[in-house]
Amino acid sequence: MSQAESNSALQEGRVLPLMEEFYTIQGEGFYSGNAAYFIRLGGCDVGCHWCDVKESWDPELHPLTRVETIVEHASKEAKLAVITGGEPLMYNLDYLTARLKEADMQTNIETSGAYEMSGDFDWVCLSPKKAKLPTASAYQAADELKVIIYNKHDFIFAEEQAAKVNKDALLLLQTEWSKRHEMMPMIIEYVKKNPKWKISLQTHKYLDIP
Ligand SMILES: C[S@@+](CC[C@H](N)C(=O)[O-])C[C@H]1O[C@@H](n2cnc3c(N)ncnc32)[C@H](O)[C@@H]1O
Ligand SMILES: Nc1nc2[nH]cc(C(=O)O)c2c(=O)[nH]1
Ligand code: SF4
Ligand SMILES: [Mg+2]
Repeated sequence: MSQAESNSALQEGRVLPLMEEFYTIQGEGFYSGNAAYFIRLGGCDVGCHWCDVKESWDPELHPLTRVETIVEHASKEAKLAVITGGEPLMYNLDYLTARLKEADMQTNIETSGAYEMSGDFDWVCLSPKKAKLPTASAYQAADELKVIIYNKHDFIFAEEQAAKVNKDALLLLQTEWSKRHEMMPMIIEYVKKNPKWKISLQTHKYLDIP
């Protein structure tokens, strides 16, 4: 492919920078415990200092991969695909989700919502970040709002984000992993006082699986 051809293929979402793909158990959120094929796209400019996948940030490091190849791998193994990153909404995801649906797969996404929604998703996990707040389309599309708690101020941020998301979204608090021993007791007390929130754990890290 020439440079021009691969630029237009990327713009149309027919190729995407693929960092990794793996079949595992969804560790987080409402779908926690479900077998899922993870498709991790490279590239993110949000810059969370505690991000647990900083290797994903530079899109140049991740090979442009044909969507047909990604979908073939996913649909051989699983019924549920989770698109994550990096920040997957940096890319046009319409083509990817259309091909996943043709292959009869459920489409879930993990996103900060920092870019406009694209793609046809059955489940949207919105995890907003202060550095680059979600777009209106992301607040509207969210099925679950999953706020990461790194310090006490994040409870205030969580309530601000809950006020912006659509009224049907599930409200989840998830401790930042390195601060879990300090923040988990506060999250437990917070949820007991504010039961509209639920706890989301990164169960895959406790299970020591990908
Ligand atoms: C690596 S991100 C990729 C998707 C997207 N960029 C986002 O942030 O939602 C996947 C999920 O992991 C969460 N996450 C990342 N680093 C974390 C950490 N150190 N502790 C807890 N959750 C973390 C994010 O908030 C997000 O919900
Ligand atoms: N098992 C497992 N569950 C996850 N849920 C969200 C993840 C992500 O990095 O987006 C993730 C992940 O990396 N592994
Ligand atoms: S938005 Fe997601 S991928 Fe990007 S830095 Fe933050 S946690 Fe990491
Ligand atoms: Mg992860």
